[in-house]
Amino acid sequence: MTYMSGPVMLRGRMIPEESATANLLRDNQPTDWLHMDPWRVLRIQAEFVDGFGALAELGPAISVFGSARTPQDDSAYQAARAMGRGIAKAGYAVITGGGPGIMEAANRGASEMNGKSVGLGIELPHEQGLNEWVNLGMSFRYFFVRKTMFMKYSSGVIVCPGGFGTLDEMFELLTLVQTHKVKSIPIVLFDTAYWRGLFDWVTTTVEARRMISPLDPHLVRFTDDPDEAVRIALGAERTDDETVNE
Ligand SMILES: C/C(=C\CNc1ncnc2c1ncn2[C@@H]1O[C@H](COP(=O)(O)O)[C@@H](O)[C@H]1O)CO
Repeated sequence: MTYMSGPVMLRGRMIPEESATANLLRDNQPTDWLHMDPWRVLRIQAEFVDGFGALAELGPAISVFGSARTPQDDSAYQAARAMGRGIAKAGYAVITGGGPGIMEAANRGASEMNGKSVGLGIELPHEQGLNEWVNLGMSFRYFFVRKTMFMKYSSGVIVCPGGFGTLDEMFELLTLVQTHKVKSIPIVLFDTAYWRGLFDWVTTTVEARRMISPLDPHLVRFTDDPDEAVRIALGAERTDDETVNE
């Protein structure tokens, strides 16, 4: 008898007792592979495939980063909502982390203008799910896959006040641009008083100690005006005012 296993031919004692199909369908097998890296790689791959599939036809988009903790009566919430409206009015999708606070505000503004309101959520313990203003959402298991989606599909980014999550997203973007891994896109820091101290430190202490190459002065723009933030993020405005090296 001849047994073909793909291109491999087997005869006699080399013929396996169980076929590949029988092996596949056999139950009560060990399940430790579920927690091993090769299986994780497939899950990661599937998350990339789902993300690219969901967003490939989104069209132009601006990401808004910012705190998950900003309450609705905070002026920053109202500003992010206005920015969401402005971005949608310009025909761009708004992409956020899909959570509460600034994310909700930006999604809310976009949704109120009947625009595309994208939420790229992250699976977290005690997570509340995507906010109610998202009309295209996906939840990610892996932060790095999710961050790839923000970077791949945004033609501009507005960073509102926030904590470690926001700082992580902003510095990831700055690192990619500064190392020329992605082309420079408008990066707007909304709320001058909140961000100025950090960037003063970057452009004095960090640069003076030669921990980074001098920051491209065009890399980030500061503003306190939501409309201006939108205009800059859309690439509609580019002046040398308010740059980090001032
Ligand atoms: C903390 C709470 C909910 C967290 N839910 C989140 N859902 C989606 N995205 C999130 C969430 N928390 C953080 N992010 C991402 O980081 C940025 C905000 O982080 P920060 O530390 O609050 O600045 C934001 O841009 C998201 O992409 C319940 O209140």
